[in-house]
Amino acid sequence: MRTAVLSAGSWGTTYAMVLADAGNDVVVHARRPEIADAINTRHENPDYLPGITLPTGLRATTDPAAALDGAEVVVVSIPAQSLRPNLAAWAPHFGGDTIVVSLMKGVETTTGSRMSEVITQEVGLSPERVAVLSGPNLAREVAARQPAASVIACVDEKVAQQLQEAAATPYFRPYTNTDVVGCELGGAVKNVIALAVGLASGLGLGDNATAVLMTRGLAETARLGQVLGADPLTFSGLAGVGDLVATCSSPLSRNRTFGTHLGKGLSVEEATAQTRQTAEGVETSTALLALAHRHGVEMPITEVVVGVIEGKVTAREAADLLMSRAPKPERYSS
Ligand SMILES: NC(=O)C1=CN([C@@H]2O[C@H](COP(=O)(O)OP(=O)(O)OC[C@H]3O[C@@H](n4cnc5c(N)ncnc54)[C@H](O)[C@@H]3O)[C@@H](O)[C@H]2O)C=CC1
Ligand SMILES: O=C(CO)COP(=O)(O)O
Repeated sequence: MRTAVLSAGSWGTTYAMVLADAGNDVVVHARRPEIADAINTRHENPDYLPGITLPTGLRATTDPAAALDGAEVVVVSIPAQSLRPNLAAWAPHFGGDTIVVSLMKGVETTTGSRMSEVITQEVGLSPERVAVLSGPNLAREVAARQPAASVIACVDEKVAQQLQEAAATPYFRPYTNTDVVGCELGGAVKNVIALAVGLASGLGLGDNATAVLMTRGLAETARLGQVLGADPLTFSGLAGVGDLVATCSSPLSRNRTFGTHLGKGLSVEEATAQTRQTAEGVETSTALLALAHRHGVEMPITEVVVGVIEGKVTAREAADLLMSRAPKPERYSS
């Protein structure tokens, strides 16, 4: 399939590589000419994936219209908060029958919209033409062509199957799902939980604390998901617990690393400078907390993460706040 990938960051370039390896005709949009040039001539993206050899057939351009020209599938992978303004500029170049796939794991802070919602609104597509890819997919490992699996979700199962076929390679195994809400929320909330795990590790806390944060993090993901219409079973799949485990356990995770910096006492600005790449959970935590408040859902881990990011509590105080909450049965809904 003729596919456009917007843009050439870590995950966009990696997924473009997967699609090219799977036999698609792929054009990547890079903002910087030197990145487009490196992809076209040296078959690498030295800024985001140093040392990875990209397929020779993978092409790049700095012109979004050229990338989108004739594209049957458009894959979008930019920071969540920049999606709406970018789509406003790109949408006129989308074809009428285009399928759009979101790789993004964030929620818009100004509206609480999921990425697929922003896409349907800005591109004027029906939800049947919008899919999301989510799962335990640390870009660096996928780029090294290490085995990984993921979930492609679309309310139209046939579209999900089409995209599944187009992305399958010996090292990348996509599953399908029709629960777009659950898959997107799983990806967005696990970034916030990974920040919390990072905070704990920065404080020097151990594996018990990590396990508590991951497990109770999944509980608060499921509580929010339930009120937003997700299938609770999605959270026990790759886009739920799968991604939570990968992100919270891996030093490759930008969100976990960002949290570790904060836990060690760095400011948000200092942690941002050190991380360089996108740590979606930082801004998405605020959006998720607002959604939780709007729907009367308790998300205590998300709440303390927002507190630390906003400088209202220290990492140590956040840990104390979580440990001093009122006793509860393990299973409860708010
Ligand atoms: N890196 C990973 O392992 C994975 C990342 N994701 C998700 O993919 C999305 C993109 O993340 P990455 O590619 O990792 O980030 P990145 O930081 O590596 O790349 C971001 C890309 O977006 C571009 N960009 C930055 N600001 C922009 C703006 N204002 N307008 C247009 N383009 C802009 C950058 O030039 C770069 O090409 C995020 O939502 C992330 O959660 C999902 C799965 C895996
Ligand atoms: O989403 C990811 C793995 O599935 C990547 O996580 P980070 O954005 O924290 O690196």
